[in-house]
Amino acid sequence: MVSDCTANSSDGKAIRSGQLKATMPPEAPIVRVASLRYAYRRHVALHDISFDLGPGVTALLGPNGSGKTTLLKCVLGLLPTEAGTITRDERGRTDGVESFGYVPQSPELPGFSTVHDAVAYAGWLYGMSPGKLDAAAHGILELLGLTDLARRRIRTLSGGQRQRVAIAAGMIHDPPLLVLDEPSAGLDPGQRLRVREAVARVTQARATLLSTHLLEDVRHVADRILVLVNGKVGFDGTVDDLYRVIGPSHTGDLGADFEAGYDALIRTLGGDSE
Ligand SMILES: Nc1ncnc2c1ncn2[C@@H]1O[C@H](COP(=O)(O)OP(=O)(O)OP(=O)(O)O)[C@@H](O)[C@H]1O
Repeated sequence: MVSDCTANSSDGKAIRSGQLKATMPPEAPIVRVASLRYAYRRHVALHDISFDLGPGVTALLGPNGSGKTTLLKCVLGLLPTEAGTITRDERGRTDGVESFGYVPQSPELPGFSTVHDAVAYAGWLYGMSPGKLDAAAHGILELLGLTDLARRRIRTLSGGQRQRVAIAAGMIHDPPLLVLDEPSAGLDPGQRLRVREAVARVTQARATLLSTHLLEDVRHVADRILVLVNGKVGFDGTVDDLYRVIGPSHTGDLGADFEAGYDALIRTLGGDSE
């Protein structure tokens, strides 16, 4: 299925060019969110949110307070759906193993444990059978280029190494849905690059929802961008779609253009760019 790239201004009118096409969502979504609404008592945090997630990286962007964390929690089933539905395709999972992996912004890994054991333990928490943990831990550490760290204690790792271990722990059970909440926050540029490479390496066949404030990460790893503003989806399209929305102001500096385009988009949508 091919869908229109959409951007809605604060008064609900489409603001994007008429011919834009995004390649997402694919035919068989791994997650389908339909007419989702969520309120904290009388404060409505999410209004009528609908989108499909298929394989690839979807970046979730938006100003502070726009509803990103609330949406992640709803998708993971950590908050109840108040109105609307969230359907997760379990992709054949009947063995009690969780169909999602979650890497929180500040993952808590046991400092005394080795990297291998911490990742294997996460697999056990996700419901994997004990007999599979060792091989799965070796496999995911190898995939993420972390084999050399396998015997190191977590407490001896740098922030970037720890974050990559957290990604390994979040997906040792090979979930069809991976949710990453600001995985590069607080890291230096070199560490961010390694984390970005890790994200790019593991996301081919699964739906990855990446909440981030770092436009650099979005530009490099995202297949699709969802922008939340005031609890509503304001933009849904590809990175290229966003460049096309920028239009004639395109200067040729992709990084600067992307930031400028995003800021302009947020202002048009009625939010405060950060
Ligand atoms: N437990 C809560 N009780 C009441 N209101 C809440 C609660 N958690 C969040 N909110 C409100 O819901 C709205 C969405 O918050 P949310 O944390 O989802 O935004 P966010 O986009 O993740 O923000 P940030 O980028 O700052 O992390 C905000 O107005 C926030 O103040």
